[in-house]
Amino acid sequence: MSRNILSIAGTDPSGGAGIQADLKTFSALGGYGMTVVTALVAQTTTGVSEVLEVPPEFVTGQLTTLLDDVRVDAVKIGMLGSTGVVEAVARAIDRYRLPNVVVDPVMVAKSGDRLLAPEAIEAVRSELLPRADLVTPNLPEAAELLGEPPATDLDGMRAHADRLRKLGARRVLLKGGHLPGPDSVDLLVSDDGGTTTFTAERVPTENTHGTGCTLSSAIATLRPQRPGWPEAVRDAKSYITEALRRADDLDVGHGKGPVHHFHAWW
Ligand SMILES: Nc1ncnc2c1ncn2[C@@H]1O[C@H](COP(=O)(O)OP(=O)(O)O)[C@@H](O)[C@H]1O
Ligand SMILES: Cc1ncc(COP(=O)(O)O)c(N)n1
Repeated sequence: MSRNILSIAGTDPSGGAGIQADLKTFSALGGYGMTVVTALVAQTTTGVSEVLEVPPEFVTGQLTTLLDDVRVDAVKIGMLGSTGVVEAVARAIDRYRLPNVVVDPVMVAKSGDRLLAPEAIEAVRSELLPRADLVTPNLPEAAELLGEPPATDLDGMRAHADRLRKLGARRVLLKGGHLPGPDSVDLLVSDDGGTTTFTAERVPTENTHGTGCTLSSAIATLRPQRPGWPEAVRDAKSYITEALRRADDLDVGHGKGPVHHFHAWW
């Protein structure tokens, strides 16, 4: 039986981030990929030039058309753009009782361009976090959601992850990719409050476009294929690390290039 994985996110014509990265990840890890588009983004490795938001009613239209027909085994939620789209997605999670909901609270692209309206942060906090089985912020996103400065070490990361759980997320994976150091360390706080760290060597590459999209999509794809969330996160972390190691084999654009998706060995 297929593992049907849904991405609800924005686009990236250069194929490195957003819906395009999500689909590549789903396929690489044995999922059957499906998409609901929230925004058309004119972007590439050097930045974002334009965004065309999909009206919330049409996001709902895509979701109901799809979900009235197809069983979904896990969902990855990425760029949502506006409050109205956040609310439309929250309603669909409830109406269809969507399982294994992974929320990547995308706010800015690697180029610094905003992908979520500042006034929509409150809706992500109040409407989406309580519906997330796992939320995967990077350090600046966690800080924005909490209204605090970004964590600067592992103790600070633990405090932020705990506070995000108090806002309603069942589990939090706080990504430490933005901290300096020889390793790239992510911290998972599980639904029982237990913590697990996932450590990988820091890959010396500038080609990090789409790392967050890839990691959250890999977790969503692997969760139905693994006994629990920690196992899914562990193998997703291996996948993103290897995709980063292979990134310099690609020759895509003049800015921060994409990671290199590959058919995984599992
Ligand atoms: N240079 C790197 N080497 C190894 N892992 C990295 C590197 N940069 C990011 N990662 C990992 O990629 C994933 C995405 O992290 P991050 O870059 O923090 O998120 P985002 O793309 O949302 O900003 C995390 O697992 C992080 O630890
Ligand atoms: C449509 C879209 N969604 C998300 C990101 C962030 O990508 P990342 O943080 O993984 O580099 C992006 N650049 N574009």
